[in-house]
Amino acid sequence: MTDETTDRGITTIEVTGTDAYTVEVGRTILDRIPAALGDNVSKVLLVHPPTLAEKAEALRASLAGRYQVLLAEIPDAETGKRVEVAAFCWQIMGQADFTRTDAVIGFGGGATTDVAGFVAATFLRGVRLVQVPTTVAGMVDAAIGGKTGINTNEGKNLVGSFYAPAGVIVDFDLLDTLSKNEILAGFAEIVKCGFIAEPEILDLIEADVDRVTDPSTDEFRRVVELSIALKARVVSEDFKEGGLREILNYGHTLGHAIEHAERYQWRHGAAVAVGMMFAAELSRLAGRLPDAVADRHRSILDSLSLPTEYPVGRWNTLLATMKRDKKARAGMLRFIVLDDVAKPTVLAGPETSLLFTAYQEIGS
Ligand SMILES: NC(=O)c1ccc[n+]([C@@H]2O[C@H](COP(=O)([O-])OP(=O)(O)OC[C@H]3O[C@@H](n4cnc5c(N)ncnc54)[C@H](O)[C@@H]3O)[C@@H](O)[C@H]2O)c1
Ligand SMILES: O=C(O)C(=O)C[C@@H](O)[C@H](O)[C@H](O)COP(=O)(O)O
Ligand SMILES: [Zn+2]
Repeated sequence: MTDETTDRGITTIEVTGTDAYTVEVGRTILDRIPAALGDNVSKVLLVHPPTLAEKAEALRASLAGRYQVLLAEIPDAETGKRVEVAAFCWQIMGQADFTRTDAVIGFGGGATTDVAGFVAATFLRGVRLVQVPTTVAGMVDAAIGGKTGINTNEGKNLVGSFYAPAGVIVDFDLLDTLSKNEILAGFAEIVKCGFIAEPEILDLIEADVDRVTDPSTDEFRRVVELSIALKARVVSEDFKEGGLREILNYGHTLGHAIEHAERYQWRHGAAVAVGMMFAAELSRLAGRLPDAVADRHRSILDSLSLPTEYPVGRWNTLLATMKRDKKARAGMLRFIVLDDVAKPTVLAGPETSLLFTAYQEIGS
C-alpha cells in the first residue's frame, strides 16, 4: 500500500495469480480509477444502468480530461445480461475504433459488471477492464474474481468467461442512493461468506443487524472487507473454478433455478438466501450439519428480511433447471454443503428423494 492510499484510509486487497490486481476499498476514491486503468488508455466505454445515469455522467466528466469517454447506458438488472446488450456495447466500441489499449469500466450492480466484464473479455479478444461496483453484492462479490457473463433463455449465466479486471474500486459513497432492500439483498452474499469461511461475519450480524447493514458504520466496512478478502483468497488460488472456488457457489444451485423460474423478478440475493436455506437442510438431512447450524441460517436470514421458503409445488421445474448448473457433471448434480460453519464440502449425486425432502423443509 502506498503512503497516499494509507493516508486516505483506503484498504487494498490483492488478488494474486497470472493476472494480479488490487481491490481498493474506501470513500470518495473514484479518482483512483486512472491508476487502475493503467498506462496508454485513450478511450473508455463506461457501461452503466439507467438508475446510475447521473453518477455516470459525473464520472464521465471527471475522466474526460484524460480519456475520450463513451457512455453505454444499458437496460437495468438482469435485462442487461443479454447478448443483444453485449452486441450494443461491441457496436459502440467498433464504431469508435477501440483498440487493445482502450478500456471498459463496469459501473453498476452485479448485473452491469457481469455484462461489462463479458464485453471487455470478448471485444478484440480482450481489452482492459476496471470494475466500479455500486451495490453491496457488486462490492463483495460480482466485481471481483473475473466471472463475467450473460443469461440465455435456458438459464442463468450460461454464457461467459473468466476474465480478470485490471482493478476494482469499491467506493462506499456510491451506496448513498441504494435502497435498504438492495443493501439487504447484497447481504445474502455476505452471509454466504460467513457460513462457508468467516464466522465473524455471522457474529457481527447477530450482534447488531441494524449497524452491520448501515454503510456508514465500522461493522459494515468490516463485513464487506472480510467478504472481499475471502473472495480474493479463493479466486487467487482457483481462478477457473477447478475445485476450491466452488464454495463461493453455496446456495446458488437452487438459487439460480429460482431466479430462472421467477423470470428474474426475484433479486439474486433473495434467491440465494432460499438456496442457502435449502443447502443447509440438505446438509442436515445428509447427516452432516448439526440442527443448530441449519436453524442459524434461518434466524440470520430472517433478521435480514431475506426469504427462507419457496412454494413446494415448483419442485419439478426447479429440478430440471438445476441440471444445467455449472457444477453438474454428466447429468449428476453436485451441491456445496456444510459439515459445520466454515467447513464447506461437495455433495455429489444425492438421491432425488433426499433433495425433495430437503426442499419440503423449505416449502411454503
Ligand atoms: N460475477 C460474479 O462473481 C457475481 C457474483 C455475485 C452476483 N453476480 C451477479 O450479480 C447480479 C446481482 O447483483 P446486484 O444485486 O448488484 O443486482 P443489480 O446489478 O441488478 O442491481 C440491483 C438494482 O440496484 C440498482 N442500483 C445499482 N447501484 C445503485 C445505486 N448505487 N443506487 C441506486 N440503485 C442502484 C440497479 O439499477 C438495479 O436495479 C446477478 O446477475 C448475479 O448473477 C455475479
Ligand atoms: O465467484 C464465484 O465463483 C461465485 O460463484 C459467486 C456467486 O455469488 C455468483 O453469483 C456467480 O456469478 C455464480 O456463478 P455461476 O458460475 O454459478 O454462474
Ligand atoms: Zn451470487
